[in-house]
Amino acid sequence: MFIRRNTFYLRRTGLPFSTNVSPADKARAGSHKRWTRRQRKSAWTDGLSWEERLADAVTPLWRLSYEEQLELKQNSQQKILSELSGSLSADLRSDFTAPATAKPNFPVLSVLPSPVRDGYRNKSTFSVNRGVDGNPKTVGLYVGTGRQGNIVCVNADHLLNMPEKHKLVARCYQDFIRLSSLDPCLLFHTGGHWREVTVRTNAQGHTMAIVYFHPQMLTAEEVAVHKEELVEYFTRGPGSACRLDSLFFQESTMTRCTHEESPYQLLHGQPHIYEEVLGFKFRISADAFFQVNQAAAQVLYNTVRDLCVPVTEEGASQSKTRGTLLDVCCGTGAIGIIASPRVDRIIGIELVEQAVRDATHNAALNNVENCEFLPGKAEVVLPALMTQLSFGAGVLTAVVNPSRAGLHPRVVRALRKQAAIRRLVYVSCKPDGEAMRNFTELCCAPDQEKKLTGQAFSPTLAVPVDMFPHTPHCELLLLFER
Ligand SMILES: C[S@@+](CC[C@H](N)C(=O)[O-])C[C@H]1O[C@@H](n2cnc3c(N)ncnc32)[C@H](O)[C@@H]1O
Repeated sequence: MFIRRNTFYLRRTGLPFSTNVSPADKARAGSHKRWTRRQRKSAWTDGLSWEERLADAVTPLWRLSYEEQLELKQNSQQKILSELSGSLSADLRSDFTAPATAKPNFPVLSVLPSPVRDGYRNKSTFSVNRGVDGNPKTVGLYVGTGRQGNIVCVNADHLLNMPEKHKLVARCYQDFIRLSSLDPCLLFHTGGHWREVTVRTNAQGHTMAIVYFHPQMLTAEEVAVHKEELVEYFTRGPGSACRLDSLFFQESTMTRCTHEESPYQLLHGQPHIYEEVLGFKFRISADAFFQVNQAAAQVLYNTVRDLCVPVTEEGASQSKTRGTLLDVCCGTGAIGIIASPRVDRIIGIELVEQAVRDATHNAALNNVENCEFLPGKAEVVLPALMTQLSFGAGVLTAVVNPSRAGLHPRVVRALRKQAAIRRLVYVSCKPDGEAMRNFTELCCAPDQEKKLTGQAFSPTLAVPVDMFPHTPHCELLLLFER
């Protein structure tokens, strides 16, 4: 049975944060008194504090012990994989005969735990909006939704997955925007400027902060004054307690802008921070993808490497020829670079150009010479690559790690059609979503109508990895063979 934790800790940094409230802030707070009363009432009708409601939204498993969390995740992965087995049993393949309720007909290993359970996040994004007291210059995370019009921004100091450094930067940013003469940008069309702040840290504690700002009608000279104030605050003012290694600023008029759409402006410090995983060093740019839990990423990548290129007890690659590894949706190249000593050649494919530049840089940084990274959509690049390259009798393995949207059907078709691929590892952060469609397309009997030709794959092993303690999310590694 699950035990409800009876301690809910609220930690404060103890820093002398400013209590200055401008007359404009007071007026705003006054005009929101009724709103605040309503929000407060609704918060307490379910008997939960705002902090508990936020924890329930962001880390819904926080009341459970870690063992209970792992049990829950194991059961949910088991259920997803049973559904996969069930849907494959409807197919003509004779070795998939399990009914929908049966256990998966391939081994599912126990969830590999995260070596770090609390404060594991290396990247957090904090919003700016009305807090519990109605102050619109509150930095935290949301309870409620925009659609229901009941958003409340709650400080995230109590969240178990949040490291102290991220909380500190968020509180300093709140202090800074409360001192600023500019308004926060709550809704794009109603004006205001200060938006979210993203904090990235590495295992050594190096810290990058990225402040998002809506310029509205301000001139470049006017924006420059506020950028200077921001730098002053974080380098010589109270914010210097954060010891930022990098401070970026992005003027953005949309929810999300790429570097190409609106450049990340380096206001202070280094352009990158670096993270080390399994002895390899990775450069992290302001907008690059990197696994959010560095310690668990080591477990994940180690397992992915072993599934892609198993080694014998003597440490030699099992394959007669070491072959080629296709790293589809390779991000900044982590999987390919880490697997590179075990194969002859790595070919990575990635949509985001900056990530491809990072991947190329990371290969050179680690003196890895057998990797190449191709920019573009996998659905365009991979089919062309499959027709251009000749793999002869060489071993060809694929690892795919798409975002939640899963793989485009053209990618699945190209993988199936390439007879040289005998082994395929699918890394999914949401296996019950679009990835499930990919799994069935990889394993179903050939279907000319859907252009699913080539021999079907079979799932042969599943390994869940917990990258996100206190949340229901779990990374799933699924090995397919044929
Ligand atoms: C979950 S991340 C994995 C990155 C990498 N494997 C890692 O472990 O760091 C998914 C990556 O897929 C990329 N991506 C998304 N859609 C894509 C597409 N259609 N073609 C190629 N890459 C894509 C994203 O830019 C992102 O870098």
